[in-house]
Amino acid sequence: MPEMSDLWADIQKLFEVNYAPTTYTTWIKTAKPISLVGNKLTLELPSPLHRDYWNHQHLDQQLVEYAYQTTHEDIQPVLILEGERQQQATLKAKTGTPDAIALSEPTPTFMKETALNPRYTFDTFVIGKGNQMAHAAALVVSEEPGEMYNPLFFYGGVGLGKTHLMHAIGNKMLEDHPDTKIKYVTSEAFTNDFINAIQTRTQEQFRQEYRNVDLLLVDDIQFFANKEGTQEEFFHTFNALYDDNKQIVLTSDRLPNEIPKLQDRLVSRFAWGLSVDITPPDLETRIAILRNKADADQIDIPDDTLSYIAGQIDSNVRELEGALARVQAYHQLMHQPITTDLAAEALKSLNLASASDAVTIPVIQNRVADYFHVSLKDLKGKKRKKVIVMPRQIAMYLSRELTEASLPRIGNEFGGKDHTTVIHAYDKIAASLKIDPELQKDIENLRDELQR
Ligand SMILES: Nc1ncnc2c1ncn2[C@@H]1O[C@H](COP(=O)(O)OP(=O)(O)OP(=O)(O)O)[C@@H](O)[C@H]1O
Repeated sequence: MPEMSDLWADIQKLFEVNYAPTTYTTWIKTAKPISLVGNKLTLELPSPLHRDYWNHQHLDQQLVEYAYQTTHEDIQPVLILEGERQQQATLKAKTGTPDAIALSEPTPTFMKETALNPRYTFDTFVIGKGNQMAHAAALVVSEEPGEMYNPLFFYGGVGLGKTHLMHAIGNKMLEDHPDTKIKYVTSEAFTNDFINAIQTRTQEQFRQEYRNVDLLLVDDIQFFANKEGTQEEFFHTFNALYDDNKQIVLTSDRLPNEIPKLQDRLVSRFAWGLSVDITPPDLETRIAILRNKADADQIDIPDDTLSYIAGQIDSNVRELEGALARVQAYHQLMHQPITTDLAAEALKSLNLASASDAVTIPVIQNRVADYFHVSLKDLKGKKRKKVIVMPRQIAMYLSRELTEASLPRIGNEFGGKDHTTVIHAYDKIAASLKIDPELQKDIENLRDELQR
């Protein structure tokens, strides 16, 4: 196991080169490593907002990935807030079980406050072809919560504005009726709160907190996959709110019936309301989003440069915003006005493969299943027969080699497996590759097919 300070320095470096400078300075550099016990790296964050950001942007998963890149060890982050260190020590002393807290990672305290982002409003949301239905539904729900579409379910790829719209509903309701009670959580925060409630025997308080609201917003519910107990609890939360005509809004990166091991009764309840997908914005919408953002941040940037940036990033609004931040940072660093040439220079180092060219995990799964004549179901399933296990591990290996997906995400795409399974598969194939010419040939063929 490496020294904590070396490990953290290496991880930080990877964040620094891969994230926008403002993101790095605001959210990552401010984290303080506290301890490395076994494989648990405890980081102290300055505020609940920071922890929400870490959770929501999946920085914790990214950390697992970076730690693995540098150490080949499975390091797990535990995120705590400044005040919690004391509390953690007291609890450990009381229970005498040093792992009692670690179990509840990444949020060891009960009921974290999750505020709405005031920037995520309807006013700052640019409407385009890919999101107009979602926008319209969100507006209706904010005006008549609990009436028309309950629950309202947004699904679609990452960084396309699902969270933004969800917060916009909350912000609008608060603006119209300031005493509205709103709770926003990610599904992971819900899970953590629930686990903490069990550990600290405060289930009743947990229920009060979640059921005594006018609007419940739960983000990224695909992470309920495989979490039986949490799903059970959420089912009751859902029913209580629904029966009381309280509005529920959910988001996910896919449809409920595509979430691995999501109980049928939840899938059917989620279908009671309205499900709307959000698709990537077209060029005009991307330009409009950039113009809005540049104006809001008072960045002086010509139209043709905005069109250029919008032409480079065509899949994801978060990346689009990241590209603009990068151009601005470059402009400040170089002390030169923003032009298309400067933007091209700033974005040069980004890997700008467009989404349509990029190899995705489902594409890899399909190819590998075909190649080895196994069904996609078996490839993602649990059967332990060698004729299936080998292709499965190869598909995981290629997913890690050829996509940017984090280990937990890969695990999720393979029927909700743990990221340690992915690590194991990767190591296994990497080791066999050194000695097995047949495997080398298979991987080479598959790589060729996938990257053609
Ligand atoms: N139509 C839009 N107009 C203005 N800003 C947008 C729009 N769509 C997305 N954004 C911005 O893009 C960023 C990413 O959006 P958001 O976090 O809502 O994505 P998401 O779909 O929830 O992604 P994830 O699945 O990763 O949670 C946010 O800063 C958001 O404000």
